[in-house]
Amino acid sequence: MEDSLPLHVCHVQTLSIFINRSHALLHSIGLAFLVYYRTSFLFQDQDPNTKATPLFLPWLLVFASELLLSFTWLVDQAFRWRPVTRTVFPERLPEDDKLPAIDVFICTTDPDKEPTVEVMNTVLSAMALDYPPEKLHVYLSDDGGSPITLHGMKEAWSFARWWLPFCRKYRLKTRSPEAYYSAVSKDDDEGSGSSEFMIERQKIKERYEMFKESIREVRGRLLDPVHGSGITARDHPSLIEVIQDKSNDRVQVDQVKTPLLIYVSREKRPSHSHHFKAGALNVLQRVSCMISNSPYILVLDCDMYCNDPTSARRAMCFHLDSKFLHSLAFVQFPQRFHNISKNDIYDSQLRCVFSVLWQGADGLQGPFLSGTGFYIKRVSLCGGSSIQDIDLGELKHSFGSSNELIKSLHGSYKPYVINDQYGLLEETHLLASCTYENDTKWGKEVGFLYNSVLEDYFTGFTLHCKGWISVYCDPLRPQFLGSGTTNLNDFLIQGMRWSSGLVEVSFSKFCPLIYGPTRMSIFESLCYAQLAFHPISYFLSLWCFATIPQLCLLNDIPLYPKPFPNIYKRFFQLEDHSKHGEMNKGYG
Ligand SMILES: O=c1ccn([C@@H]2O[C@H](COP(=O)(O)OP(=O)(O)O[C@H]3O[C@H](CO)[C@@H](O)[C@H](O)[C@H]3O)[C@@H](O)[C@H]2O)c(=O)[nH]1
Ligand SMILES: [Mn+2]
Repeated sequence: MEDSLPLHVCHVQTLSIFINRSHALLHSIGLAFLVYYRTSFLFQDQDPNTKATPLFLPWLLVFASELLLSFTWLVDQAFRWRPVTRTVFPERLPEDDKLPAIDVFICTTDPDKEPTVEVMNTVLSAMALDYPPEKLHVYLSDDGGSPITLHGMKEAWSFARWWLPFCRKYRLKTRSPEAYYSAVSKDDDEGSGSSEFMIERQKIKERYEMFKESIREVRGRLLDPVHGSGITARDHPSLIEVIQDKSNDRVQVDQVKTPLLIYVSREKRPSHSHHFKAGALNVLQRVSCMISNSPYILVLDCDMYCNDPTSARRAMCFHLDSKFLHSLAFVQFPQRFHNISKNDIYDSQLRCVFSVLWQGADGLQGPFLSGTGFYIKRVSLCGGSSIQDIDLGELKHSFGSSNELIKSLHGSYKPYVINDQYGLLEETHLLASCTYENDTKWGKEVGFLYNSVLEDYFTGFTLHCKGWISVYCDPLRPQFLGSGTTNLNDFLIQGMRWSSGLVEVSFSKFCPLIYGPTRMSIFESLCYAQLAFHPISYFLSLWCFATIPQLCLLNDIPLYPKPFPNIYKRFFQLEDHSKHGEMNKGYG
């Protein structure tokens, strides 16, 4: 592959670099003047006739806030130091039979907050990725242990037997049926004008409506206490099921190749902490080792569907590049949202992060892990390829007692697929039990890490510290589309969770400024520090700026130098004269 055409190219944004660095220089000069102005005031000889003491405290607080924000700004420059963009050439990938397998992990937890139809749309869009179906395995983790979700999976599997051939035949670009049939989707798909297409589209639409109706009907029935099973979201046994065909539609759709679809609900007990999404992803990681053990994993939130089927091949353009083979941990795609107003003035779309910061980090050691929409190499989560040399006792200490799991860590392991289901399921139940991780390194060094509620940030940080790199892929058409927060309550809860996760990291031994620089590039660790410290630095300094200057103004305490005092003087004199009708006399 060495001599062949490259699978991707990286463009360094030279113009942005020039602008960013020039701006940084000018801004630093401005900051230097500000610091000089403040320090010279604080250290000047106090005139006993002026009331210096009441000035001192507000000046000190404002100065401290300015220093804090200047520090944040300075650290932020690492993101702007070397932004890059990347182009991929999926058409240069090897033949389908040479492509590696991919496991898709989708997490859901509450069928009330995350409607089953929406979750199943994400599942269907992942099953419909443009990738050989026998190399794609879609796992749904249901932390709620809800029979509604399990039923939804079965219905989705039956509907997929109609939906996938339709998507493939007409090469649909939008493969979430809800988005496709909503007015929003106006793709120019192959053959979209023909009457055959229109008839088929209508037929599938009817099936889709039946699919939705069946989910609604079961939801209504299961909410009825008579059918209640006593299972709650926080207390339930594990349930793992490989979804198989039970429909009567076999005749027409028998030959359809469908990716394997697996429902996983881990055991949850109130006495054991479940570690939220990171815990769910670790269970999926272990269970999937037994079923498909694919070398690459795509992680998706249940509210983020695949808006473009080509993301898997795009990601493989990086993962299969021989230069990256041993160093690349994950390919991150941006999070884009379909439910946010175009006039969004609060940046709920996180444009700054996904259009500026991640491009900057990509020019260093790579973008941060962003929770959803990334293709990660499985071994990067299991301590790299060095595990081959570790003895069995130590491996069990890290990965737990399952011999089957340990076997799967070796590349040659051929996982069992459907035929021998009983043996497999017993092992997977052990792996999905809430006690399996006791006294192991899961969540501490292996898999997605638990040290912070922001599992994505912290896991990505640790991967970069271990020397792995990541790349950012941001094609014109959003590859994944999700729902962002649209009300104040959700926004505050989310913001609170993100901020507390970041603060947890900044005040731990993993503080990016201390733990990072010896383990990763200094600029990359500055980027991590910028994000980790920003809740604290903004919180403290904005409180000061929101109160002190206003109080000073009311009490006639000067905080800032008077800009161009002579011009002001002339202006006020001018106004004064004009008021008294002396304009011509004084300045004419
Ligand atoms: O105990 C839990 C809690 C959450 N989830 C799932 O995790 C995903 C993200 O949770 P959500 O409540 O939607 O959080 P957001 O703030 O919207 O998620 C952002 O922030 C998270 C980190 O806090 C990242 O993991 C996500 O990818 C990122 O989109 C959803 O699919 C949930 O179903 C679980 O599976 N189990
Ligand atoms: Mn979400």
